[in-house]
Amino acid sequence: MKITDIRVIVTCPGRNFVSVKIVTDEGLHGVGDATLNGRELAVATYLTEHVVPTLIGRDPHRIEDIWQYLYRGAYWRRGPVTMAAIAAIDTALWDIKAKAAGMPLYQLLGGASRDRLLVYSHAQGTTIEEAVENFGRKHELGYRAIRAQTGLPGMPHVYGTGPYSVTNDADLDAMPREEVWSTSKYLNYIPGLFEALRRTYGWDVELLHDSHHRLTPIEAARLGKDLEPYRLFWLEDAVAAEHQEGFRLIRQHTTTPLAVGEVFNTIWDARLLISEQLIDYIRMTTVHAGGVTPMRKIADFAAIYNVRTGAHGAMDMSPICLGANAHLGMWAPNYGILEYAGYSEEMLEVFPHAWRFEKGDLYPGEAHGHGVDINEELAAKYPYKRAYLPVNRLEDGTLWHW
Ligand SMILES: O=NC(=O)[C@@H](O)[C@H](O)[C@H](O)CO
Ligand SMILES: [Co+2]
Repeated sequence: MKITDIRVIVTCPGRNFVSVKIVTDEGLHGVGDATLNGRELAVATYLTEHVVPTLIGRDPHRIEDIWQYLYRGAYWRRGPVTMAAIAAIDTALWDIKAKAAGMPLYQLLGGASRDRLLVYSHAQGTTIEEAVENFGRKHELGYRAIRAQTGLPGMPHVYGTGPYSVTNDADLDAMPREEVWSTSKYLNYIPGLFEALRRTYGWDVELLHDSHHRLTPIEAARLGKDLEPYRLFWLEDAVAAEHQEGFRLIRQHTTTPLAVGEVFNTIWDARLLISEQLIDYIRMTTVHAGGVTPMRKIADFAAIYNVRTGAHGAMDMSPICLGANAHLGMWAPNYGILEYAGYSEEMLEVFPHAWRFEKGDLYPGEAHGHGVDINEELAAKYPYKRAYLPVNRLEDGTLWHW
C-alpha cells in the first residue's frame, strides 16, 4: 500500500480544528487531529511545508518507522507544535491499518478490557449556587463523574466559568481575553463548592476539579487537605508541572488524588511524576502526546506504577482525537476516565463519528478504524478564524498561569 496524498484541513465550526487526511492507493484513507488551541496554523504549516513532502509514496503500514522518522528525523525534538503534527499523521496511519485489518482500532491494540468507558463532563457557574444547579443538569443527563468549577466573589469569570458555550474556552476573540485571579480568594472559597455538592447530590457521583496550573506546591497541598472530606476523584493541574519534583511536597500532605498532563507532549514531561507515583492519573491525550503510538507506551509505563489514564478531551481536541482516545481507553488495562466535554451539532456534522454516549459511559462503536471521519465539503464552509486562549493576571497585574 502507498500514501498517495495527505491533506491538511483547517476548519472552524464554532472553534478552530486542524485535521490530517491520508489517502492511499488502495482506496483507504485515515484521519488524524492536529489541533493546538490558539496556535493552530503553526501546526498546519509544519505539516504542509515540512512533513507531507517526506511521506508521499511511503507504505502507511510502517507506523512505527514513520513515527521515528518524524520524531528523530526532525532533529529538533518534542514541543507542542512538532508533537501535534506527528500525532495527526500517526493517528491517521493507525486508522488506515485498522480499516485494512477490518476491525475497530481497539481490537488492533489488544481488544477490549471493559464493556464501556466512564467519562466526565463539565459543570460550572459564576457562583457556587449556579455551579451546583448546573451540576444537577449534567447529573440528570446521566453523567456519573462531573468536573465542577466556580467563579470567585468579585471574579465571576475565572477559568472554566466564563460565558463559554460548548465551542471554545477562548471563544472566538480577536485578542486573548485578560482574566483576573486571586489564589487566596480561591483557596478560601472553593471548599464551599464541594461541601455544597456533597450536601446536595450525596456520595454516589464522582467530583473532579481543575486548578489549571495556578497554585504553588504548598498551596496545592493545602487545597488537597481541605478537599479530603469531599473525596474528590481527582484534583487536576494543581501546579504547573515543569518542576515534576514539586509534586513530592503535595504528595506528603494530602490523599486527594492528583491528575496532570494535558499540556505534556512527551513521556519525558511525566517520567518522574509517574515513576515516583506523584500523580494518580496521567492526562496526556492523543493529539498532544504524538499520537496513538506514544499513547500506548505511556499507558504501559504508567501501569507499572499504578497510575491510570485520564485523557484530556475538552472541546478543543477534535472529535478525531476523542475517538482515538476512546479506542485507547477500551484497550488500556489501566484506564481511569476520559474527559468528554461534548461538541456542538455543527462540529459533529463536520466530524461524523461512531461513538455513542449513554448513562455516563462512552462506547467507541464497532466501525473499522477509530470511527471518526471528516466531511471535507462541510469543513470547507467554515474558514479559519484566529482565536486565542485567555491570559490571566493577578489582581496587581502580575501575568499568571491561565
Ligand atoms: O481539563 N480541561 C481543560 O483544562 C481544558 O478546558 C483546557 O483549558 C483547554 O482544553 C485548553 O485549550
Ligand atoms: Co485541565
